Amino acid sequence: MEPATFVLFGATGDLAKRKIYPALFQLFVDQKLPSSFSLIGLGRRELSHETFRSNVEQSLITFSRSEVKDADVVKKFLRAFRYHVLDVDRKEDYTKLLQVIEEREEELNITPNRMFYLSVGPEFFETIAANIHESGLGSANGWKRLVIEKPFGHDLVSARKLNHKLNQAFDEAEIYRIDHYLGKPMVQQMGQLLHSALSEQDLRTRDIASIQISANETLGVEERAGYYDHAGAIRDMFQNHMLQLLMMLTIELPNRSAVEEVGKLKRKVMKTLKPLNKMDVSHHIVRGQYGAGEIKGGQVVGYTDEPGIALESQNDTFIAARLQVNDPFWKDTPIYIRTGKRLKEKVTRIVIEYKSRGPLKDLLIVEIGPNEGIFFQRSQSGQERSDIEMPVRSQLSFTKEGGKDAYETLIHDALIGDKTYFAHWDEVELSWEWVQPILDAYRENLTPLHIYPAGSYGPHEADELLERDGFHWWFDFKNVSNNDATKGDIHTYEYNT
Ligand SMILES: NC(=O)C1=CN([C@@H]2O[C@H](COP(=O)(O)OP(=O)(O)OC[C@H]3O[C@@H](n4cnc5c(N)ncnc54)[C@H](OP(=O)(O)O)[C@@H]3O)[C@@H](O)[C@H]2O)C=CC1
Ligand SMILES: O=C1O[C@H](COP(=O)(O)O)[C@@H](O)[C@H](O)[C@H]1O
Repeated sequence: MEPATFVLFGATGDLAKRKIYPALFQLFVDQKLPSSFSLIGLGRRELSHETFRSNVEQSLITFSRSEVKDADVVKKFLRAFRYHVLDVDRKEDYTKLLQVIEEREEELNITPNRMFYLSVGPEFFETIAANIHESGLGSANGWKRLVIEKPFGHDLVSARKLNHKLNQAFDEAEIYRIDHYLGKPMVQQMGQLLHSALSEQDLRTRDIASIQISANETLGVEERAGYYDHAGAIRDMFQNHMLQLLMMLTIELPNRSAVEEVGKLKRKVMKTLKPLNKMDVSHHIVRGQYGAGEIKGGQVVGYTDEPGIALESQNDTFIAARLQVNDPFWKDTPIYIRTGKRLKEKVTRIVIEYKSRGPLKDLLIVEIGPNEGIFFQRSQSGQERSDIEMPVRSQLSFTKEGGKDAYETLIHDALIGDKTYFAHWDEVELSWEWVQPILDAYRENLTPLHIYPAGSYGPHEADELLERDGFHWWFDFKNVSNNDATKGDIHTYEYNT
């Protein structure tokens, strides 16, 4: 792998501690970092290199998935780490940063390949990109890459503006927009797994009745009121992660593609997604906000009683949507998506329901997290289920990457210059275009806000959305306690002989 300098804006922040350092450490342990690698951490607070390294070590102890036992390994890893004080608005700090980077590159005798990772608030993205450009940090004789965290804009107009600004400093080919759902092992392997699980002929002849994509969370707003109360479920999860899941799923059936075609096919999906009109939004979208309730046996407050949230906040913490992809294969298959906070269980899951004449339904279930796997199940319609054995068709090894954190994969991909699992601007723009009428309808209060109790599966209007079409959400354990909800999860016939 080519040598590289990892320039981390926001090195003292939460994401760096919880995700970036543990991911880099795991890559180091797995020998997947460049042999000449240097990391310069940036932030406003004054820290010595030593204190910075010891903070990073602490974050490994707390968050790393590899046991941090071997002190020598950690020491070797931390040798690459330096800290530099930088305020994103102070141009002179970038000039000093350039000096620091050049000295390190010279010391290590490495090509000036520089990866700028923006783990800071989105309000800084434009300024940082412009300052990188103006200071000459981005004009060395090696590659440069910009890794950018979400959120990418607040709506269609702001996303376009941000992109335009970034393009003054970086080409599209140099911009890596992180969507951590694209780094999840099951999402990356989805096409391959479905390919192994079913032949195209099967898919066509068995006919898919509907698709459900759920990303249910038990967590509430936590300490992120300032961000979340302006984002809501629609910007925090739906516009990015949920639509990316939809794209990743539908490009593979039946048009399985070579990796380089992924972006092209994803754009095609977004272009064939039937647009919504803001006056129509309430027929296709259910907007919810959690009230007080019970999670894992404990009482929790409602959203507007959370610290930092205004009592009159109309922000959405739940969204359910009915979508339609207008291409010949999918046009008759409704696709339902829902995501929300303070729901009964933590699960990200796709359920593909086949058409059938009797009460028994064939389902193909893709568990994305926290469990991973792909399953067949024959179930009774309604909540009762009887599992039957299904034929095994081919060998699968879908636990290969099990447990791997998305950040490990994505940081590694960025270091080797593989953009397959990053969001391309066209996809981001098309997603905002599709979502914009919903944002407008919310703003103009054209869509009611339904309060649901914490610990439920969201407002009952989300059930009605499916019932209208003769479906129901699979695996909602309405009559069991929170604690039993995950126990009640089905695990039928694993597909990996
Ligand atoms: N935390 C998470 O789980 C997730 C975060 N994200 C995104 O990642 C990004 C970072 O989030 P997170 O780590 O939680 O944020 P934090 O608030 O924890 O950290 C922000 C970082 O930015 C630095 N910073 C703030 N202001 C300045 C400034 N003027 N100049 C230089 N550095 C500054 C802070 O350092 P200092 O105070 O030393 O200046 C700190 O290191 C955001 O875009 C967020 O949306 C995305 C997904 C999940
Ligand atoms: O990006 C985000 O994702 C998490 C959920 O991620 P998961 O990997 O645990 O499913 C969500 O909690 C957070 O609000 C959002 O910003």
